[in-house]
Amino acid sequence: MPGLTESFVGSIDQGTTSTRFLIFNKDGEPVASHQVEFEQIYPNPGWHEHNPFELVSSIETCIDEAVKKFEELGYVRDSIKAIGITNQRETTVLWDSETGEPLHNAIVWTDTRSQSIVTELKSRNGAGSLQQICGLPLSTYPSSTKLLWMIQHVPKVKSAYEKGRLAFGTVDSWLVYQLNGGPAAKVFVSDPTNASRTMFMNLETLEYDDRLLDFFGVKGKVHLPRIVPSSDRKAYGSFSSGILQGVPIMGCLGDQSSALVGQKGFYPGLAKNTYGTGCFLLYNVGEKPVISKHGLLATVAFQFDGKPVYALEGSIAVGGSGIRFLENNLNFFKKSKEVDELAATVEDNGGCVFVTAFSGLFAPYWIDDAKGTIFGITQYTQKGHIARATLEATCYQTKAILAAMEKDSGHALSELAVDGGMSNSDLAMQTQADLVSIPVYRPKMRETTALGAAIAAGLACGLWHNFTELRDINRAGGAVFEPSIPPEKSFEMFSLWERAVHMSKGWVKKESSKVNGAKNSGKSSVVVKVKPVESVFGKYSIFSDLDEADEEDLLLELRKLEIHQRLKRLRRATSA
Ligand SMILES: Nc1ncnc2c1ncn2[C@@H]1O[C@H](COP(=O)(O)OP(=O)(O)O)[C@@H](O)[C@H]1O
Ligand SMILES: O=P(O)(O)OC[C@H](O)CO
Repeated sequence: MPGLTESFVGSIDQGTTSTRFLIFNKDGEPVASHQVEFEQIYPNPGWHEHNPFELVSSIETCIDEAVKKFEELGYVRDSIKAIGITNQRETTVLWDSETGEPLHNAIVWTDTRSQSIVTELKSRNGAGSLQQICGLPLSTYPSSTKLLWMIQHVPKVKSAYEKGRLAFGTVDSWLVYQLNGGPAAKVFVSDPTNASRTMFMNLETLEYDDRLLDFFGVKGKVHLPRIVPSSDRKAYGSFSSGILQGVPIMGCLGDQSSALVGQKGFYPGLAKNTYGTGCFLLYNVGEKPVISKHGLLATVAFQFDGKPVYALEGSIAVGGSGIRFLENNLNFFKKSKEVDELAATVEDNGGCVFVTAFSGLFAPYWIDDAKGTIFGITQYTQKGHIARATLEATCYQTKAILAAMEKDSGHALSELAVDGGMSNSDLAMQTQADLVSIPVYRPKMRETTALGAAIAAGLACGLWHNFTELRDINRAGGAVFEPSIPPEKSFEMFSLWERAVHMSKGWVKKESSKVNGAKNSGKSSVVVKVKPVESVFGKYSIFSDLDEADEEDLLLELRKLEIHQRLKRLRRATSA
């Protein structure tokens, strides 16, 4: 019979594809858990949404089921002292500040619909200095451009914005607001690790910065959550209903920061790489943010006792979602874990390189006009080669990120700690070790993201008191993958990858549209000045202010017209 005096903390892990709830004991072991997947909504190519209420109901289901299992083991509900929340970052939820009604589906971090807004913003004065303040470059990835897209395109959002009733939140804010009872309690907060993904927060002060809000045109016009520490006894309120009614929420961390905490990356020089839907390498840089010169992001790792700790981050948009693509879209296998078996049917990638740029390429490349491309396909290519190339894609990007991190920090990692769904693939982890030429360490208990939020809550409620006490948690029984190919071979493979990245550029035609324009109408705003001129081709309009892709289109049209004119002249000459 379990001891009745034992205390526990619960952890909600609201990820991109699934939600989990785990109950941890003081040794950091999960004693009960439950996980559910929820609907992924893809309304158009490049768009990705979640239903905000389904995110909340998935949590309620997980809590009910996990607590049931916990009680069946003989534990009592009251021994769960506090809850931590960790969540997919950047995903943006908008709701009515008075009623709590969501005004649109959540736009997920992978969504690229704000591309034309990004293009326009990049040409504005001040665009170049944003990263220095908030740590992120302008792209479709952070929340800011998703917010602008909804203000421009969703009438309900526009109306709430005009009436001063538009509440903006990342997933943590939405969940905390809802779990506290919504408009009745109005607990409207976010932690710095989540707020640092919006482009609205100043990395040094951990407050919203007027220069950033002004740049995006939202200063004073949108309700933003109050930024509070990641570990706090009061700020996050408590459950207003359900079987955990009254239990306080005391921890909150964006999932990648949470995984760093769960891997106990508390000190400068420690890092982790999480292979979930995407893949994210975070490197602890200590108490001062480091603004990358090599394509990485600066972000907050955690803020527990006043002083924040920062990280350099390498974000890869497609990690496990590449495996899901083989599973769901190409029907290569029924379950992700079968990818190793398929990949093992062949000896190597058979010359295939898969640039999995489904949402463009993130760090360290930041190529937004690439799309997923498989190079090197021949009659020889089998499914196994594509499976290997998919696993390798994330590993190559990790290698590129490590190189960038080394340049930014001046230090090389001696070992890479990993976690996340795709880290279950032995083949992927061996490939990773081979490509980065350092050992890859995979802990036995891989729910490190959930463990991080549990630690944030546990430090606040007194289950743990300091980092030293956490040292031995989840240390025994991990696996180490040692590099098994010579560095020259890894260099050769990587060179081919870099060539493929280069060749994948420019597939997407550039769009341009005014940020304040009514519709995302593709090229409508490209034609700015029209100068009719006489040319060898006849009387045509030349459009200035065109980008490269438009110029190519125009030249093609002009060539066609030239051929047409020549043909006409030829016909006239032969009939004369
Ligand atoms: N054994 C496996 N081999 C390869 N990929 C896997 C394996 N198990 C899970 N995955 C992939 O990991 C991802 C889920 O990981 P998870 O950490 O739960 O992500 P998230 O938190 O983003 O929802 C999925 O994309 C899935 O395809
Ligand atoms: O769902 P994951 O684990 O891929 O994490 C999503 C990230 O937080 C996006 O930045």
